[in-house]
Amino acid sequence: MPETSTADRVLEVRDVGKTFTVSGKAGRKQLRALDGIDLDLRRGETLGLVGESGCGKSTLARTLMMLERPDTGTVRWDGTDPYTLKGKDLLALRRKVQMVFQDPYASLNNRMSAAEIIAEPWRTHKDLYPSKRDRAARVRELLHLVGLRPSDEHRSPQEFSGGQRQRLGIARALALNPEVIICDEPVSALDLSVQAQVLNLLNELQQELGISYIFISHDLSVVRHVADRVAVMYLGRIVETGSTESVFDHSAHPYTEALMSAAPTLDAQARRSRILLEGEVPSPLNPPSGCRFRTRCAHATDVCAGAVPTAVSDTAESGHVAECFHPRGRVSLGVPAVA
Ligand SMILES: Nc1ncnc2c1ncn2[C@@H]1O[C@H](COP(=O)(O)OP(=O)(O)OP(=O)(O)O)[C@@H](O)[C@H]1O
Repeated sequence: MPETSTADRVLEVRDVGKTFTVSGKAGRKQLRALDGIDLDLRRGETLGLVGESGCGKSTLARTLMMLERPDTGTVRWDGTDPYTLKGKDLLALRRKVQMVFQDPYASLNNRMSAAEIIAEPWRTHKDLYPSKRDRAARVRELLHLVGLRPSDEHRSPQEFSGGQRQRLGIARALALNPEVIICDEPVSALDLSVQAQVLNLLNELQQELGISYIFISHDLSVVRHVADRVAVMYLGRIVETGSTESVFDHSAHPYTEALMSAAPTLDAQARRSRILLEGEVPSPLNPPSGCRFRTRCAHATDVCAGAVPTAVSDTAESGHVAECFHPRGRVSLGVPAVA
């Protein structure tokens, strides 16, 4: 990974694991939803998080939001582990990270007005805008910032279009002046033309406010468009990270390679070279030993069953890292990544 100082990183995740106990016919079992997650988020960047359904994206988002406590490893916001804080200090840290959800129809309460929805977080964070006048003024500012009209404050979400609802969801996320917004599939419920408008808004807000985004999406074309860097998840682990260009154009992990090759394209040559992944994603209740991808990997050898691959990087400068014993492309010429 390229050298960045701690001050450049708003978030540092090290070796984070999360296990759920699930009950079934065969009794209680341990489901390892996250395993050894390492992740950095730099100030002002957009990090795309991609992976198939069930790979742990939402659990990671909930862990970063401090809604789930990791059972191993640490999450540090601006260098601080939230679990060392209490009271006001913890509340102040919680403000740093907010979330925009996938479904703007389900995530906003129709019984509340737009103004009430935006102001709701201030009921917990009372010190932020203590006077009623300040709160009213800030609601109107936020509506303006996300491209809604001040007069929209009295309307309820059901009176808005899908795109307007998502704008309202973004205004609510901005109410606590966060440093980071986790966007969980923020445009996948919207029409294509509206998607572009919402993505443009997120980009403008980033330019204006310096916010960092973690952008979770299964839509690789959207991720390629918005993300500065990409992290690829498979069965609870991050198997590849790097700049968007490097990960898309020089995929190193066979899983990433297959994922990228399966993305819809008009290019006939690219269509012909699609890599079809055999079999289903294994259950996280019973993941394969060693490399979790090995059961579906065309390049797997005995070594892949024996140990979790160590991360390799193409060069220290580019920060393109993959966890694989047989990396492809430029990373195959690389060196062990420094943790
Ligand atoms: N509270 C929970 N209790 C038990 N298992 C859980 C819990 N939350 C998530 N899981 C399991 O953890 C694994 C990862 O789930 P998660 O929802 O994080 O994946 P995801 O990548 O976000 O999927 P999707 O894109 O479908 O939302 C899944 O096997 C899921 O069933």
